[in-house]
Amino acid sequence: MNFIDSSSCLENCMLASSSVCRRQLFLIRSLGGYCCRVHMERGGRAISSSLSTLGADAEGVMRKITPKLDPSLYKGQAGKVAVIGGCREYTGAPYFAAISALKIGADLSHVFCTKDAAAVIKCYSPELIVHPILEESYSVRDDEKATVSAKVLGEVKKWMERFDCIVVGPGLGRDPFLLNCVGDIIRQARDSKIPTVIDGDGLFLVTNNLDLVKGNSLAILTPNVNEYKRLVEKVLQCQVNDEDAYEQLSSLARSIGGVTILRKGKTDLISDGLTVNEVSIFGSPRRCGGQGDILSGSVAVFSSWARHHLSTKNNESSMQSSLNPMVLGSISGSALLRKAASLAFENKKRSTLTTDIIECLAWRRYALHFDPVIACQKLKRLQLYIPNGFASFSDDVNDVGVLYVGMN
Ligand SMILES: NC(=O)C1=CN([C@@H]2O[C@H](COP(=O)(O)OP(=O)(O)OC[C@H]3O[C@@H](n4cnc5c(N)ncnc54)[C@H](O)[C@@H]3O)[C@@H](O)[C@H]2O)[C@@H](O)CC1
Ligand SMILES: Nc1ncnc2c1ncn2[C@@H]1O[C@H](COP(=O)(O)OP(=O)(O)OP(=O)(O)O)[C@@H](O)[C@H]1O
Ligand SMILES: [Mg+2]
Repeated sequence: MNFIDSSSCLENCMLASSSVCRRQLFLIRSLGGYCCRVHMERGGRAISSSLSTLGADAEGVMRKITPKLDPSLYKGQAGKVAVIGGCREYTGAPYFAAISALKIGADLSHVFCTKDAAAVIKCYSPELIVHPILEESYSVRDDEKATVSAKVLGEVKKWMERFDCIVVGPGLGRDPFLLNCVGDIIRQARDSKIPTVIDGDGLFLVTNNLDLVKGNSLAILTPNVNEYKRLVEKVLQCQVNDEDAYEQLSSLARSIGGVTILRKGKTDLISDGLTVNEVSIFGSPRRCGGQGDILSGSVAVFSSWARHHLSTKNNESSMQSSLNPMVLGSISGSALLRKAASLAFENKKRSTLTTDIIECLAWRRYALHFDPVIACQKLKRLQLYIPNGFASFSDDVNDVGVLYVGMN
């Protein structure tokens, strides 16, 4: 398949960065087939884009990096994540992110939030481990700030090394003292080499303090439309340009030193500055709040799994080492969220809420609970979303997809 124009590429492969791009693209393809639309560029100029936009291929990546359900594993080995977020105003967002991580398959999910938020979040779910340690300005006197700040960091530090990934920002709020403490937590995660997903108010913090993430290849930023606009204006000092969306996104990622950026929208665009991947799986027309929070928890889990997948013995090779696990995790997280949203919408239509989508994160087993006749009807309906597509069952419990969807 003519993925990249080989003659012009051979000429262009003199540049080391270009060959890294090519290897990444090739490897992403071999992980999951065509990973939606994959785009490669050199010197800021697009040199090629692939032929197809197959949602099912992002699912291929997701399947590949998902660990087997292995009876010899013990608690924690499938992932331990933490969400730093939750304040007086927002308790839903950190809950959505943390519970999604568990529902996707992580073993342990922690939340570090303010005292006011902690009791509420604990009541939503007994599964979450909730640490009421963050403080907002109103509860701290000026002369106490340095001590309180050191105490907050000390509490998080005790746990940090145990996490496979942290998510910073869902429902964090914008209190200056609290954000200052969270800045220290982001620095600590970076020193400990813990992958860090930055979302919501975490992006507000980072946009105004770019040094917190600059050059950190283990950082993933997941901006929505407003957050992306602020980031582009601050970093590139221009307006968002949808005509050159791929180029602008990869230029943004490069300008922040190779962080991975997942730009959320009608389709999700993912770039680490080397490649741009587009996930365009049919999602949901409902835009209820909280879907981005599910995504951040989902990306955290899949990035940890991708990192593990690429570091295991079977996968050790110089080729594999040039794949970016943060990109693979972002592709997978986006694919799963969008798939779950489409299934939730199929059932609940306009009344679809974020909690309904969370229930559909187990979509791969979802259809098995139905009588085969009903399951077949569901498959047929699913096929309608994908012209020339197919959908089929697998009963492999170790696989991410019991329900497969792809192209003929
Ligand atoms: N159920 C929940 O608890 C939810 C909480 N959410 C949280 O809500 C927060 C905001 O996210 P959005 O996606 O709405 O952010 P956006 O930046 O898309 O929109 C927020 C709007 O409110 C303004 N704004 C917010 N806080 C402000 C402040 N302190 N001073 C001045 N203007 C302010 C912004 O400028 C913007 O216009 C995040 O922490 C997010 O995680 C959302 O995730 C939705 C669900
Ligand atoms: N117009 C759209 N059509 C289809 N899917 C979309 C659209 N906009 C966003 N999404 C999907 O919804 C998910 C959440 O994106 P959204 O822009 O709602 O994030 P958010 O504003 O941060 O959400 P939250 O309310 O959790 O903060 C993304 O993964 C994206 O794929
Ligand atoms: Mg958000």
